[in-house]
Amino acid sequence: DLGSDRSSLLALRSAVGGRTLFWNATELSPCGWAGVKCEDNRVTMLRLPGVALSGQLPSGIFGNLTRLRTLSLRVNALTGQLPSDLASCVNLRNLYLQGNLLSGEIPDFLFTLRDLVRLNLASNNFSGGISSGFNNLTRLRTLFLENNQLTGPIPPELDFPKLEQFNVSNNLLSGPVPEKLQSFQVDSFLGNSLCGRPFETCSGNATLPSENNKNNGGKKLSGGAIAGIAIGSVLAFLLILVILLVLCRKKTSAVDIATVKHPDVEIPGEKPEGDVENGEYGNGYSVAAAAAAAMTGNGRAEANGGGVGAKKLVFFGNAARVFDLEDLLRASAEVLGKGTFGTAYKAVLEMGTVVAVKRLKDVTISEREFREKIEAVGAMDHENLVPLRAYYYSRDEKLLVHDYMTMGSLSALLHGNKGAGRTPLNWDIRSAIALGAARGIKYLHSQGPSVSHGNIKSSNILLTNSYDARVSDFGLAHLVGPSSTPNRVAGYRAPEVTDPRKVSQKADVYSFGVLLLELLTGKAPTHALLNEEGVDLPRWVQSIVREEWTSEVFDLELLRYQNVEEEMVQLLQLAVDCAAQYPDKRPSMYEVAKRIEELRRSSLRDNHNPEFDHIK
Ligand SMILES: Nc1ncnc2c1ncn2[C@@H]1O[C@H](COP(=O)(O)OP(=O)(O)OP(=O)(O)O)[C@@H](O)[C@H]1O
Repeated sequence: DLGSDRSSLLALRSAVGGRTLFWNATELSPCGWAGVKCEDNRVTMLRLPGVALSGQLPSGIFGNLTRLRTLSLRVNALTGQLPSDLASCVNLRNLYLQGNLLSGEIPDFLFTLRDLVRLNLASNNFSGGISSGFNNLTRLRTLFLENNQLTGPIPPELDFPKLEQFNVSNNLLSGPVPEKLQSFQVDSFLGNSLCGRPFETCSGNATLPSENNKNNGGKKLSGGAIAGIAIGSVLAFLLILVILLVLCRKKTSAVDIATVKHPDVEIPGEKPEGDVENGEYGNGYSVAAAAAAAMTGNGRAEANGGGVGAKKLVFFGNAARVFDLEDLLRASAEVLGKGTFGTAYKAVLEMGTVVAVKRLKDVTISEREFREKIEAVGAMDHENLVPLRAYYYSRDEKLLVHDYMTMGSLSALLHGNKGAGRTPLNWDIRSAIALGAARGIKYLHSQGPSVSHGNIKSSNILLTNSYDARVSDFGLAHLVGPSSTPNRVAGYRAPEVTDPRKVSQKADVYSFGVLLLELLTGKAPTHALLNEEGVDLPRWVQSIVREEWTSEVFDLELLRYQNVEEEMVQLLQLAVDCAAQYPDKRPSMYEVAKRIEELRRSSLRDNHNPEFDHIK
């Protein structure tokens, strides 16, 4: 019962310690203790990641915690073998023990826990072989055994019908990769002496496991071979990249010339849809060709149905009318990416102007409604919004023309190119981006209680040359049909939003909270590690903050900067407030922008920036 659950937890604490403030064990019921969750008055979840537990897990503890479904003791300093009474936790689904100093063989009793879905024993000192007993765990979706001392062959009969993620890299394994595991990428197996797909084929004796078991010399040789292969593949990859780049350049310039010389480039009439995404109009082709294909189709259609005026770009503002449809059609274009609402292109006009053109798909509303809504979008004017310059509407083609943002999106900046030579985003830039984005959204919300963005995420925060944030894609959620229900928005979407077109300002605030968490943790809301534990970014952060282990959540790049942790914690708190489960608990964007302004002001003041002396 709950009483024995409680005493087990207390016994665990006295056996392996942990940060002393960690559980407020004064409460009678353990269900409110940090890291503990109950259902039906029994402990079902125990999550104690990274809290400096150390020593050996004693037996006599888990025998009582029979309702446990999730046990996470990852990233601690636990030693020795796993206690055998863990076998009593027959309801266990998720077992995370990675990042400890556990040793001995992987115990057989684990294979009696048949409900296990996620098992992570990586980065410990487990030794011995991989047992074919793993086959009993038919529900496993993830199995991580990397960075241990496991030896011998992987049993050829291993087969997990539901396995999605698997890793045994950096062990002392040898022999062939079992057939049923060959579909996993090479990274899952690296740092062993394995052969067969995805590696080279096995030579005769490599299939003899007994010989390989003690074959240390062979291991070293293979290590060298693997290094060789790795270096070789990197070089080959670079070579291919260079060739591709050269080819791409040639291709783009060729298209350039073709379209410039023949502005009325003939487009085969059989392709009235001019679908860039599926046809041969691929990356590097001109947006003109793609759009023109659609428009020649249109032209005909409209000649039948009338409406000559429709073939015009409609501009917003007065000074903006610096190019026309012809110019746009002649521009060379490159695909920037495919989004929920269509494909975005960078188009370089003849006179050097660069614009971003978005071809909308799945526009199901009427022309009148479209024009009305897009006019409202075009009327938005704020320094933290990407301005909509013009649009084009015909039956088959809907184009939006925006200013091109040279530095790309925040998403690319945070998660792209993590390699050397990349300038890390410091706190000042990140908090300035947070503030800029907040002001942009605040402006949108100030246009009326029903005005919301509907699709806030890091790929929609674009940056100017000087890293000023501009919010893009506003208002589009109301233009498209239900078929473009964005899957990858999932990580940002507020829990109460079921129809992506029916969004609210409070839902925007939730998405913005997730965006702040992304800025602070450096983790994309769709991060694999998070998915592995089946939580979303807000819940992951909340669980760690609750456990008073806050600095574990921050992006390592940010921790390098001293003196700003206080502000980081304040922004984290704001992010958690924004991502509150219940819409009413979330602050307004007005309040959000104000709080970011304040915390930025205090950090600038603390760092004695003379520019801000007047604020004191
Ligand atoms: N005005 C712009 N300037 C520079 N790059 C842009 C511009 N608009 C879009 N992009 C880039 O093009 C890519 C595709 O953008 P798009 O808005 O079509 O899709 P998305 O933001 O990934 O998803 P969604 O359609 O759901 O917003 C983005 O990653 C973004 O970096």
